[in-house]
Amino acid sequence: MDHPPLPLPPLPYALAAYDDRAALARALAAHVAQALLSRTARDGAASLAVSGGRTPALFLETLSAAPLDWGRITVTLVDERWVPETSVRSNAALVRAHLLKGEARRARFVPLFTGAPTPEVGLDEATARAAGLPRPFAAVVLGMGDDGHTASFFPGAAGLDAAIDPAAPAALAAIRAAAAGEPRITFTLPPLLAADTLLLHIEGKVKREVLGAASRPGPDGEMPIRAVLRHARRPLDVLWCP
Ligand SMILES: O=C(O)[C@H](O)[C@@H](O)[C@H](O)[C@H](O)COP(=O)(O)O
Repeated sequence: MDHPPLPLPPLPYALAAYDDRAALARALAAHVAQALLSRTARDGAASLAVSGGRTPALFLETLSAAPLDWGRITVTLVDERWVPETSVRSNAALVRAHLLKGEARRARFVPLFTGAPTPEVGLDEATARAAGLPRPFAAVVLGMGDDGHTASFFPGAAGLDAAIDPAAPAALAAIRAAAAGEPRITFTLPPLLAADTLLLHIEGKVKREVLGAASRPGPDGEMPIRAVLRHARRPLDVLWCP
């Protein structure tokens, strides 16, 4: 007799819950600082890729005060809206405003927006910039949208399948999606997964529920954070506060 297929297990993650945003920011900054310290001690240099959006500002402010050898650290972005730094939508502007100050001003910053008219036109130059980064990343900090996107891996995006391919040959991809607002450029899945320390930073009840839904079996393209959960080398470390 044919037995019904066994239900697939949920995709694993390791959630650490914090009382509030400040406690989460301190813990996240400590994780990232330790990863940068370890890689710098080993290689003499280290790189960090952070996400943009509304969530990271307090974390970036907290990290900027970390007593690190910032002159040996390169900072870049997980992804970028294809806008100049004069735009309020610029992730590079967010990093300059909240991270690259005080001691952290000494870090090298590699933005992804090149000034080309589109991310497709700017992709080669952005890829050349990425090739000059210390790799693998010492730390990658991802965010997540309420639709289950992370980086610029938006559901239904043109270029999504190639960007979340665990064997993607390219380090960067151009992405266009209705939900993304501007055209985007994003690191693809492999360089993000290769990081020494890969962390997901989410806040609020809704995103915790979205993560729960994403951990249930389903296509990566429907909730692209699943591609990270599914292919991460170990259960994804999630830092969350209400
Ligand atoms: O450029 C971006 O928008 C980010 O890299 C993106 O992946 C972000 O992490 C999520 O959209 C969550 O954004 P919020 O923190 O604003 O909810």
